[in-house]
Amino acid sequence: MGEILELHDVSLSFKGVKALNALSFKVRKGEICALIGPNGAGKSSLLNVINGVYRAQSGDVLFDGTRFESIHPRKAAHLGIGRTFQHNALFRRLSVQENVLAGLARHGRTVFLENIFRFGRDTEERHSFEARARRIIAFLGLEAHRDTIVSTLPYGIQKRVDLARALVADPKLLLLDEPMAGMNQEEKQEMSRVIAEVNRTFGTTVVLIEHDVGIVMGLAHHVVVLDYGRKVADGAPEDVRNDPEVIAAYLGTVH
Ligand SMILES: Nc1ncnc2c1ncn2[C@@H]1O[C@H](COP(=O)(O)OP(=O)(O)OP(=O)(O)O)[C@@H](O)[C@H]1O
Repeated sequence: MGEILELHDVSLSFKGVKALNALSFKVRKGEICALIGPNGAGKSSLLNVINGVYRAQSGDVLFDGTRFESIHPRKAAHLGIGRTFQHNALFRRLSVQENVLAGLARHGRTVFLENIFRFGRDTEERHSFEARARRIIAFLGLEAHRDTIVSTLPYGIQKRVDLARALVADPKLLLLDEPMAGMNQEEKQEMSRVIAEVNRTFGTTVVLIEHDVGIVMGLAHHVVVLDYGRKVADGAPEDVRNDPEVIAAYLGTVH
């Protein structure tokens, strides 16, 4: 299997602060790749470059063999890059089903509100979207919450709804920004199991940011460690765990 994502010498600065410093690495099709590193290391900035929220000042990003310079997040979604955010990007006053349908809004012929409020012009499309939403809701064990308003759900379940919203469009590459942030150990284990199952069942390549090194070591096939926008390690979890530079930069520090 080849690479789905390649970054070559990618740099990004904010008013002199180098968020990413000549960063290069590759993600293979079908793997779970974890990005770890201290606060401010550049992890979120990197996801933002990959899905077009930020534009790198130099370097190349190749997705599925195609180089892109400046890509609009909507185009990235169309090409097959799905994304969740550190702070849920959910519609708090809408139901789980409506939020999951929102994940398809960028992919349809009818507009988002028409899909949500069921007065779409394109009935066939609406039915197919609803069927996809139902499948993903069932897959992620959210059936009991389908019609529940998102803001009333526990945080751990909301994070799973956010995952469903990103997954419903069947992305080739799924970017997860701290999908387990704020969870207790049991919730983290459960989310970790769900991500592994998504990866196994759909073959979705996953790039995720996670601070809990124990969770990362159990879940990821590939770990990239960042510090001050630079890559300090890149390899299999067991190799990265024993790398002296990683221990100094990250694992040895209390986070
Ligand atoms: N929009 C922005 N404007 C200015 N500076 C920014 C912006 N986004 C990120 N930065 C800076 O870029 C650097 C990298 O930040 P980034 O959020 O990517 O790190 P991170 O590894 O995701 O951190 P965290 O673990 O805290 O989320 C930091 O110094 C941050 O202050």
